[in-house]
Amino acid sequence: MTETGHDLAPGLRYVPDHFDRAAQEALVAAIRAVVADAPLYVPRMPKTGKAMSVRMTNCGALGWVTDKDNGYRYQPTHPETGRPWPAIPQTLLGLWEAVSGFAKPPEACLVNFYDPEAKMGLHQDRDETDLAAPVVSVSLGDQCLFRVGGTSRSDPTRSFRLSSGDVFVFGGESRLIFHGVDRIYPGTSTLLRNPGRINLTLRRVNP
Ligand SMILES: O=C(O)CCC(=O)C(=O)O
Ligand SMILES: [Fe+2]
Repeated sequence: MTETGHDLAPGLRYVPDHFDRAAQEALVAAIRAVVADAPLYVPRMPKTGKAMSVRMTNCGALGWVTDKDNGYRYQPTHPETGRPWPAIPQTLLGLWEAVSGFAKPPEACLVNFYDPEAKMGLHQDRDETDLAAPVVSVSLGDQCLFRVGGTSRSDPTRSFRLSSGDVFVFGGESRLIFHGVDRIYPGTSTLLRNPGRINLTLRRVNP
């Protein structure tokens, strides 16, 4: 584990290789336990009901969900099982303490699973009431092409090939930057049993 990293812009920090292989394996085991309790589901875009290519679940007091009728929101229960989300694994709470610089703990951890064809369009994370806290993001499994821009959709973007164990922090002036995942590179990691990528984002929702 390393605490160093690069500041790409004010509030925007890239920490490659934050988690070593053993820590990545432990995280995957913890996420498998989360998924066993709170299964991955297919999120749908507001209004159109179009399925996203990424499958999702959450852990924490709140989880980010979306569907056709009610759109983007945080809620305390899984949209399909109706059960509360499982707890955020301790390793991730430790990560938040180490890199967020924010006193209160995260309330939500969104778990995204990308199969080799999945992607995520350029967007801002802005469904949280508390924008003072950063978003802390962890990559596991296959590499991806991650794109980050500025706070306007039309700002120029930079691309990074994120690898398993990498951490990204969006806070401060960069809290509302546009970002997305253009593609997955299947077969670039041996961490997961099947090709694909897991992304975890820790978020503070309420002040
Ligand atoms: O998969 C990623 O690296 C980014 C995920 C993301 O932006 C999100 O869930 O809001
Ligand atoms: Fe996002």
